[in-house]
Amino acid sequence: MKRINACFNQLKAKQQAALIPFITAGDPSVPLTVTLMHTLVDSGADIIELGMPFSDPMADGPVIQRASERALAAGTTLYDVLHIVSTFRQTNSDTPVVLMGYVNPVENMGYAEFAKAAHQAGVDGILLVDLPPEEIGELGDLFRQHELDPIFLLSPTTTHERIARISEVASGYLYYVSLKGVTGSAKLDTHAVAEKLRDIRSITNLPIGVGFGIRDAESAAQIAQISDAVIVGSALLQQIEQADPSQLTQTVTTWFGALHHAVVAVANKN
Ligand SMILES: O=P(O)(O)OC[C@@H](O)[C@@H](O)c1c[nH]c2ccccc12
Repeated sequence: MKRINACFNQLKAKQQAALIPFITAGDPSVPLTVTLMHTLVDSGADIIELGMPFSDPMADGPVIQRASERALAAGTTLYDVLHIVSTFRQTNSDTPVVLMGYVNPVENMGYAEFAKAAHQAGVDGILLVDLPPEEIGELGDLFRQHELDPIFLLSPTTTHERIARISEVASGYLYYVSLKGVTGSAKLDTHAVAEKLRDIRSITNLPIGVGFGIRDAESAAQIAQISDAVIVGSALLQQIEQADPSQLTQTVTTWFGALHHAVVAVANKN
């Protein structure tokens, strides 16, 4: 079974939401990204979203933009991103890894080469922010051929008709963007999210992850109660950015561990 499906099946048996950290590959460095991935798994990450740094990340707020800039300044390429995943896979064969990013660098590498190399490295899913499902075309076939789940974004304004169309081409999970705007926003409205998720669930059986605006144990617990996965990006990157380099692992373990604890506590109450 594909890793993402296996992961959601296991968590479903425990009635527990997946906890998904987003980090940017190459920030603060290629080797430290591998270390961070293992640290996150050890502190409770169920799936890892790994950002492919890009110079013009239009969906991203300042925190993720800065992470992308640091990674690019350090010279991180798409080949490095794939190398990070294959290095991670040397000692972790279970935790799903989803690459997140923009079409341009992927197009530069070539779709066929990218799909093949991603699969070989041990990637499980791909989310390309600026690739609408209508335009996936040839890339969709390549993803299927190489067992890569195409993940797509849904937003508060996505219509029923479009949710249905996206569900047909997506696999793994759907990513519900909790609010209009860029990553790292602070205005999370759990009631509005819950209502929209009910709506989405009436259309598809795919697991639904929620991201944008989850920044602490409290908001993680709220979203864990109503979704299949809790996605945390900017708040985590802020911890990484501000950590004393010699304390990086400890800082992430403590901070992310608290979120994990909150998500598990909610599951045990069910
Ligand atoms: O940063 P936040 O508010 O915690 O949201 C997660 C988000 O950062 C991550 O999933 C992500 C990073 N870049 C993206 C681009 C589009 C959609 C989502 C993302």
